Formats: sequence, C-alpha cells, structure tokens
Amino acid sequence: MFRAPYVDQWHNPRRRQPQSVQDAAASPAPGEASAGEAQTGVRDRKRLASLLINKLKRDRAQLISDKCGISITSDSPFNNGKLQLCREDTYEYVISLDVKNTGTQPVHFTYYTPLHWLTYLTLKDEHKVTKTNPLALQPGDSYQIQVHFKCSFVGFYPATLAFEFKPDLQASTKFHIVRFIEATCVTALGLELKPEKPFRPCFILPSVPVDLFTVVDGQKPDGYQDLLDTLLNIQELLESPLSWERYAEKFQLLLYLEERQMEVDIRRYNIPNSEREYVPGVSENRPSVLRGDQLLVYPAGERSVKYCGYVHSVQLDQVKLGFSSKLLDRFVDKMKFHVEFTFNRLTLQLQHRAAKLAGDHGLEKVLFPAAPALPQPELFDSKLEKNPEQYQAVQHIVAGSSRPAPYVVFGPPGTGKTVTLVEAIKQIEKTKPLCHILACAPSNSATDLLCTKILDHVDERKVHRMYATSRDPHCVPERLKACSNLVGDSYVFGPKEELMEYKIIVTTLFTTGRLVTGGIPAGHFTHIFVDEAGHATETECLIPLAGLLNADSGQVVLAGDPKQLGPILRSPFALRYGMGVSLLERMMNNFSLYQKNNGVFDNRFVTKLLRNYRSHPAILKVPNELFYDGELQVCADEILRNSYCRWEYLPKMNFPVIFHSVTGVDEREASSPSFFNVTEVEVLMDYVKKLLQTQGKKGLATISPKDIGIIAPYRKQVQKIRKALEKVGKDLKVRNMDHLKVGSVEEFQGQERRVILVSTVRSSPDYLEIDKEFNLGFVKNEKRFNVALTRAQALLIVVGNPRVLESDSTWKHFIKYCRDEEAFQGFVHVEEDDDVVERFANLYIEMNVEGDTHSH
Ligand SMILES: Nc1ncnc2c1ncn2[C@@H]1O[C@H](COP(=O)(O)OP(=O)(O)OP(=O)(O)O)[C@@H](O)[C@H]1O
Repeated sequence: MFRAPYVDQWHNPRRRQPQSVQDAAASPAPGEASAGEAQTGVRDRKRLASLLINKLKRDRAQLISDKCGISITSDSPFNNGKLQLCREDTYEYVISLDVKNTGTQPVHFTYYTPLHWLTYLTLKDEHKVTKTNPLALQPGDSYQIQVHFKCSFVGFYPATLAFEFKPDLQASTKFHIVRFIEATCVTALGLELKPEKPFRPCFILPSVPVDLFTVVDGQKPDGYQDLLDTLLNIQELLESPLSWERYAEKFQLLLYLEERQMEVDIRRYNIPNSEREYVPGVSENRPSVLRGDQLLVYPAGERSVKYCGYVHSVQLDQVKLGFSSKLLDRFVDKMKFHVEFTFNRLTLQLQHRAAKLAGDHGLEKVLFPAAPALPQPELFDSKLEKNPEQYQAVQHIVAGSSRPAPYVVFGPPGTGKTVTLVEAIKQIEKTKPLCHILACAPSNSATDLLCTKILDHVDERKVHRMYATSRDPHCVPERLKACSNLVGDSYVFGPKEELMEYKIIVTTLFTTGRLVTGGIPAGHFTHIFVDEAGHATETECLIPLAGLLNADSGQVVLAGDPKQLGPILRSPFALRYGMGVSLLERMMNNFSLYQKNNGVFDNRFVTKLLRNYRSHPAILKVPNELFYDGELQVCADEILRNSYCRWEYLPKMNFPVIFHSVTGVDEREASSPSFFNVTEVEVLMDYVKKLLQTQGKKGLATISPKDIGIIAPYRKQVQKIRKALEKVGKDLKVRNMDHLKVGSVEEFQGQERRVILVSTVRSSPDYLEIDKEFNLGFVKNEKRFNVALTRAQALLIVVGNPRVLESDSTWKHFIKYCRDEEAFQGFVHVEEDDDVVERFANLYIEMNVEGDTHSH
C-alpha cells in the first residue's frame, strides 16, 4: 500500500451516504402515535408523512405534479413544487393557496396537512375539509386555503404540505399532491448578506488523474534511493515505540506518509479547464495556499508547456499570481486554463532536516530525558507571589533545574501558562547578561501574543519579531511593527551577526528553520521557549531544537494544554502511528519525570497550573466538568468577571452565558465550498449592537470593539461577519470596529476577550460527518469546543441550532446546562415527530444536493 505513491490513505468513502430508501422503509413506522397522543389528526399525519417521504425519495416529480386536472397554485409562483418567500422584518403573514379543478370530472378534496407539526404554521379553509367532511370540486371550481406563518425570530422556516384527493368518494383510490414552502424571515442586514450567486458544486476528479504529460525519471546519484527502498520493515518500524535509536528514521517515515497524503489531497484541488472543483476544507485553508507558493497552469487544449505562477496574495476564493511574460504576452481575456496546485515542501523539509539533525546535535537527553543528579533546591518565598505554582515554575526555569530535560508548564485554559513563560523570559533577560532567548509558538497569532506581552517590560530594541515572507503584512499588529522584520511592505532578513545581537527573538516554529539555515550556531540560544506546544507535531517543535540547542547547556521550556487543539495532520497513518502526539504530550505520557509521584508533580521538571484567572464560573463550568475533572479553581478578578452579570439582555441575572437558538440554514455561495449562516450573523449583530449601545450605561463598564471577539468555524462565515460589522460600525458611528477580532478557533487559541460570541453555523445534520472527517467546524470536535468556550472573561454568547448541535454529546451537555440554568434564548424546537423531522431533514438535503439548490 505504501508503495503506491498517490493512493489516498483514507479508505472510507469521503461522505456518509444518505439513508437509503430501503433503510427508510425498514425503520420503525413513525405512524405509531405515542401513549396519550390524540388518536385523530396526529396519527393520520404521521402515517401520511411516512408514506410520502418514501415516495418523495423515489419520484419527487410525480408527487408535485398536477393530477386528474387538480392544480395547486398561489399568487407567487411555485418553482418545481417549491415556493420561496423572503420577508423583511415581518414575522407574520398569510399566503393564499388556490386548489383548482381544471379537469372535466368532479374530484373530492379529502384531506390536507403539513407533514410534520410546525409551531409557526396554521392552515385554514372555509369548509374545514377533513376526511369526514370532504369537499367536492366540480370542473372549473377553485378553492382557497390560507397558510398563516407566525414566528418571533429571524430564521428559516420550511414546511411541506400534502393534499389528498379522491376521484370517487366511495372507492379507496386516492392521490396526493405535495407543495414545499420555504419562508425566510430576515432583517435588512440579512438581505445584504444573501448568497451573491447560488452555490454550484462541481465534480471531484478521481484521485489519480490521467496526466498526458509523461515525466521521464532520471538516474539518481548514490544515496538518493526512495526512502521506502531503504527501509526493510516499514510496518515493524511504524508499530515500534519511539526510541532514540530509530528516532530520525521513524519520523522521516511518518513525514513521508504525511507528504504522500498531501500530494493526493492537493491533486484533488486541481482545476480542469478552469472549471472549479473543490475539496471540503480547502477554503478553510487546509491545504493552504500561501504567499510565495507555486501553481502550474496551461491553456485548455494545449499539452506542451506548463507555466509556473507564484502566489502574491490570497483572498477568500481568489489568488493573485505572478507569471512569466511568455504567458502574459499571449494572454487574452476569458482564456481557460488547467490549474495544478503544488504544495510547498519547505515545512516538510525543515522537519526532515530537524529529525536528522537531532542525532548530530546529541539531543538524546533532551528528547528522552532521564532523571539527572538533583539540583540544589532554589529558595522559595511564598510571600512574594500569590500563586506558588507559577512562582516556583519561574524559579526553576531561571535556575535551569530540569536541564537538559525540558521544563513543562501545563494546565487548562486561562491558568496563566503564557504569563508564566513570559515572566520567566523577562527574569532571564534581566538576570543573565549572556543569555539569548528564542520564544516561539506554532501559530502567528499565538506568537504575536507572546511578543506583545514580552514588550510590556522589555526594551523593544532587544526584541526581534521575525515573520516569514508568507505572512500577510496587513496582519502584523501595529504594536509589533517597530521590532519586526517588516520594512515597508516587505520582510527583511538581516545577516546572522545582526540577528545574534538580539536578546530575544520571537517567531513561529516553522520560521525558526530560517535561523538554522542561516547558520546560527547551536548553543547561541541559551533558552528556547515554546508556547502552545500541544498544538504542534513533534517534528515541528523539533525545528528550533535540532540545530540551535546545545543539548548539555540549553534550557527548553514547553507550555500547553493537551486538551486544547492538537497537531493537525492529514495522513491517517501518520496519525495512527504517533504523529498526532505532540512532544509536550509524549513527555507527559512517557516519562515519570513529568508524572505524579505519590500524588504530586516534581516541580523541578513540571508545573501544573489549575487556578483560572480568566473567566466567570458560569462560563467555566461545562469545560471544567467535561475536560478537567472539576479541578479548575475560579480565581479571575471579581470586578472583571462579574462585569456583565447585571446586563439587561441576560435571560438570567448573574449568569453571564447565553445559548441563542436559531433555525437558520447553512449556505454556500458561488463556487466557494465554505459555509455561512445569515440568520446567525443577524443574531450576532443584534448582540453586538446591544453590547455597544448599553456600554457605560446603568452601571455597566465601558467596552470597545477590541474587548469583543467573535469565533466562527468557517472562513465564509468570518467574512460575512466582518462585512456585517462594518455596517453596524457605520450605523452606530463606532470607531475602530476592525479591532473586534473575528476568526477561527485556531486564531483564538491562547487569546481572551471580555465578551466572546460564538457562531456554530451548522443547521443541516448531513454535513456533520464531512466536518468530522475533514476536521472542520465545531460539532464533533471536543478540542475546538473547549478552546472556543474558554476564551470569554465576563460574557459568553453561543448562537446555534440546538437540533444539530445536540447530536454531539459535548454540545448536548452544554445546551442542557443552558436550559437548566434558564440561559436559553430564541427559537424553541418542538420535540414531537423526531423521527419524521430527521427523515425530512435528510430528504431535504438530498433534494438540494441533487441540484435543486435553494437560494433566497
Ligand atoms: N497569578 C495570576 N494572577 C492574576 N492574573 C493572572 C495570573 N496568572 C495569569 N493571569 C491572567 O489570566 C489570564 C490568562 O492567562 P494566560 O493567557 O497566560 O493563560 P494560558 O494558560 O496561557 O491560557 P490558554 O490555555 O487559553 O492559552 C490573563 O489575563 C492573565 O493576565
């Protein structure tokens, strides 16, 4: 299997198949009314619903068609049996349906009903048609039915109506006609955010595309055989525990597998003849296209030259490319191209090199630490610090007690891991004149946070924030520009001598590879700090260690939380055989140095922090129970954490958590596979307005956009929220609206805000499996849930569709908590007809997937 380089390592079909007709037929009959339920209408409706769902799956056209001369119309036209209505700011209205006999024979109208009970819908007709009170429609007769919609919230309200007729009242023969009504209640803002163009998914290429270009392989120099040819027993190596003897070999194999999967994935992204094709996750930046990456294009119909284009900038769905004049000279408008994405091997090469260099630089004692001779204990004065664990950690790091073993600081969110690291960095800088510190984190946002906190007390001339060229210059925070390598619009990399003069260099793990490449000698950095270390693969974490660390004298410090986001991997083999475990986690799992001995941690090597200084207890409760065995202690500043306890829009005073239930729809637009949900944006904006309008009044603290954060799992939703915020900012004349951070969970890891709003987006259960498989979204992803819900200090507002979220046990727990505490707001789903509702939801998706895409 490993020898076929382009085989997708994920065996399972990418997408869960919708429930089949047979499955549906075999499932328990929903027509069984529960005990105590009215025997009349409900039972009939359920029976009819069950029958018609199966028919709709098989032959929708037949069910919506006119029969025996009976037509069902309304003032607004039905399209393919469906009437779509969008009402702005009106939550109550009436549609009149016209049932007409256009045939030559009388027909009896015997029954009509919505196929599942909907609180927002009532049907009325003058004659009160029922099976016991049928109405004869003579040829030419018309009969009116009034459909009343009434709802109190913005949202999406679909209904399926069935009409039953008999040509002969005495005979048993009857026929049905079905109509779909989709009502959307929307604000003016929601209308502006509507899909620009309906979503048109395109086909996915087979994973092994037929390439007409032949590539003739050459003679490799000695020592350049395929990695797999040099390994005798791959399976055995994969299954063996990680050891120092085979350390480089094993990680190189895992990296090789990861790379093969990346190749498969990137090929799925190729665009034949400029027709778009997508892979879920691509628009969420997985796999990513970064500034400086390369793409190959060739004009449609040509089979000779491929032109290489370099990425200059990436917008949501557009990439700006730089090509040679050879292509530009012959370019004409609307020219079609075949596009091939390639991926940048640099990050993999850096990890390969680090794995190899680990041996050359003798990192065994760092990576497989054994208990060293006991260091002299540092004096500990508990009076000096209110938090003895943090204080001790700083002392031990400064003293280098754990050397050559890494020092580990771990603990749940908001327990002060980052500030402990930063404090230690400052102490070292102050007390050790010969020190050089390298401070890093996996993501740019976490690295920026680290740097900002360091600058609070350290002279900015001593600090250098080094960005990679791929970082969009617009994302560099104003505060960090002066001490960064951003000059004008581009990044400058000084000579190594210049870099070696800085006391503290702050950069991402990948970008530390530049320092290795630039020849900074091992041992120059006396201390290497890695924050959010649980989020990086071991080899990513190794990049600054292998090449820059002197294994005997250097001090490594790792901070993170294994319960928050872990390494992101694509290959199932890389995942299964150990690459999903970060260096931090491996240390804690495999070495007694980092484990409890007689119930306590040895604080010369490890500190576990448990006092949460961030959040109100109501915000912490669920993550604390679910992920931290209730060990977290609430220590956040009382004034700050209680600052929203009396907010007039809280459903329950002194409980600053809101779950706002919506019944929206997750949509896509144009050719972008990323999802958004307009109803959720409208609800979010309503809260943002209320927050900004009430700030500083009735005893509330002042708040500005920078104190608020909005977390959403999909890029398109982030984009829609940003657009809506611009409008809200203009309407309310609020300055600095762009300081309100909107981003993915990854961008919020390590961050905190006074108020956090979370948009979960999902309203269709059918996409959840895709999300799970491609590691997207919030649902079915505990770690992402944990990070998102632990960012708020004083107020947490979650907007979502409980019906979808509750399919996941973690979310179910949270929503139940909100219901029990009376913190539940918004649309209340009726719990009746669960089976029918679920089958409708599936049917609805199938119908739309089959090309009957809805657009508002
Ligand atoms: N000893 C302390 N006393 C008061 N406040 C503290 C203390 N330690 C940390 N804090 C505050 O608690 C908040 C969270 O700290 P920090 O960001 O360092 O936590 P973290 O453990 O790194 O969180 P995450 O896991 O989310 O990255 C910050 O506002 C910080 O200033």
